[in-house]
Amino acid sequence: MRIDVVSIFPDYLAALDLSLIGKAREDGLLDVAVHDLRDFTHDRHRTVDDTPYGGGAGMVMKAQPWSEALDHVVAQGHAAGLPGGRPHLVVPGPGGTPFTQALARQLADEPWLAFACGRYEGIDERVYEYAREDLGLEVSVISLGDYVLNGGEVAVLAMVEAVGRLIPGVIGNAESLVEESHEDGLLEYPIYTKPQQWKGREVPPVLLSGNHAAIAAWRHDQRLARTAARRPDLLHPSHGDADLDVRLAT
Ligand SMILES: Nc1nc2cc(Br)ccc2s1
Repeated sequence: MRIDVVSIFPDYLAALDLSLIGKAREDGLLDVAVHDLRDFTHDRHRTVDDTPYGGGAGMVMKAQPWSEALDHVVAQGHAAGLPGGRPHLVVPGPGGTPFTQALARQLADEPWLAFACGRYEGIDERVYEYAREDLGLEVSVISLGDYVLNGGEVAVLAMVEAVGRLIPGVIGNAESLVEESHEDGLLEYPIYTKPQQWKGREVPPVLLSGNHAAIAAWRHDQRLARTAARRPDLLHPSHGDADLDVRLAT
């Protein structure tokens, strides 16, 4: 998979050189290119924003630098051997489609993603139109949650990690992707490691029993209890029932 990221703070994305994603890049499983939006300005001050038409607080990111940055991303992608393809443009934003594990799995199946990191009050709306109508890109505004950040960079780091780890070969043991929180609609079960007793606290005996069926059953029960306690909405999509009896997980 190829991933392009456009930002006015490219150093923010340095974390993509580290750990799992960094190794996936070294292994050729991921090709990541980060672009500085200011490289596509043409004035002495490398201006990327201006005041909003119609008034209002804050500043708006100008269309021209974004259009040239997206043109460059598409051209570079083709030069890098993504023939004819076009990236799926993902714009993190508080008003977007909720980012879920299911959406991460969908994005992980795509050959090319481009992330646009907004700042200030956001990006001139005509950039989205240009991307769709002139560049023929699929454009998705995606939200990490109902809160406001100062920019899209933090959201992109989270999305790239969530998507990147699902690419075959990135996680050494694919088995560890199973029974993770949200992978199958339930939260993960409690986990323990040595020592068997720690500060007077014992590991649940069933985990020492060697009885794999009993261990699996206990773990499933724990996942159900945790999900009921912390995320009843995952069990009861119409959740809001105040007297729902919620058992506390361990
Ligand atoms: N939750 C989120 N807040 C923001 C703010 C800006 Br500015 C850009 C992207 C995002 S995603």
